[in-house]
Amino acid sequence: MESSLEFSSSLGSVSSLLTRCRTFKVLVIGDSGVGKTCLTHRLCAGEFPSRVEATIGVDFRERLLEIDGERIKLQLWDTAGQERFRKSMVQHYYRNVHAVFFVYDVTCPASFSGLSSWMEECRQNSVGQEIPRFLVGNKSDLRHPSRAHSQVSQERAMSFARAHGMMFFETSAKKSPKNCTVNGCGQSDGGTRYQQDKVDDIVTAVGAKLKRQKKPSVANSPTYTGSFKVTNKKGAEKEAWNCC
Ligand SMILES: Nc1nc2c(ncn2[C@@H]2O[C@H](COP(=O)(O)OP(=O)(O)OP(=O)(O)O)[C@@H](O)[C@H]2O)c(=O)[nH]1
Repeated sequence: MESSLEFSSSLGSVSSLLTRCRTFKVLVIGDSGVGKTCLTHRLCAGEFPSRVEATIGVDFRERLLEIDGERIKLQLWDTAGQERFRKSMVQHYYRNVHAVFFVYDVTCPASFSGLSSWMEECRQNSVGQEIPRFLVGNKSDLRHPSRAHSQVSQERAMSFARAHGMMFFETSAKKSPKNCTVNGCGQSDGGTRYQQDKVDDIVTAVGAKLKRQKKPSVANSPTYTGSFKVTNKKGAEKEAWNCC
């Protein structure tokens, strides 16, 4: 009996070795209030948080995916949009990053114009064009044809994404578009149809794109899911592969 227990425990360690997966660090940036926290919450926990406060520093959330038989982990770094809550931490956010989400609010053109300064921050922190970038227009549930002139049109966002080699998504962290297929259409309140993406389709597309990357994973991750504050960058950014 004892030896069979020993045998099964060693089998357990072998199987944990076999379930190793790659972890990808995805930085989520954008103006304060565009919904980065809600979006990462939705992408990782599958729900819209009932209460949110302005992010101070950074929060982590993780999402485990299985794509073509390989397990990969997306580690989303939800960063503070408010300058006063970023400051000295910024350069640490950009270390060993595998992908960047640029988030704006579709109902707030200023947050879209603000993307240029987020791109500049990326450039200053040596995040080059080789790092996959994703443009995400959030709060699509608030779109309404009567307010089209004061909102960021999908055409404008798509042409920005094209110009900067980004994959573009428009979604809502709050409400899933109904009857959507991947890149399908959601029905807005006024009857006009907008393309909307389901959050799950976004993570799958991002995971698939990162999985195809040749570069090995460099960011490590904690062994639990949830959010926590970075207090020690060494703990948050250990090199190498991680066991899911
Ligand atoms: N209607 C709607 N409201 C949203 C959506 N996403 C976020 N919100 C609301 O927008 C507000 C800001 O959301 P946050 O997720 O805290 O924004 P943030 O970008 O993380 O803000 P900072 O932490 O300050 O950088 C909150 O009141 C959310 O409830 C969405 O998809 N639809």
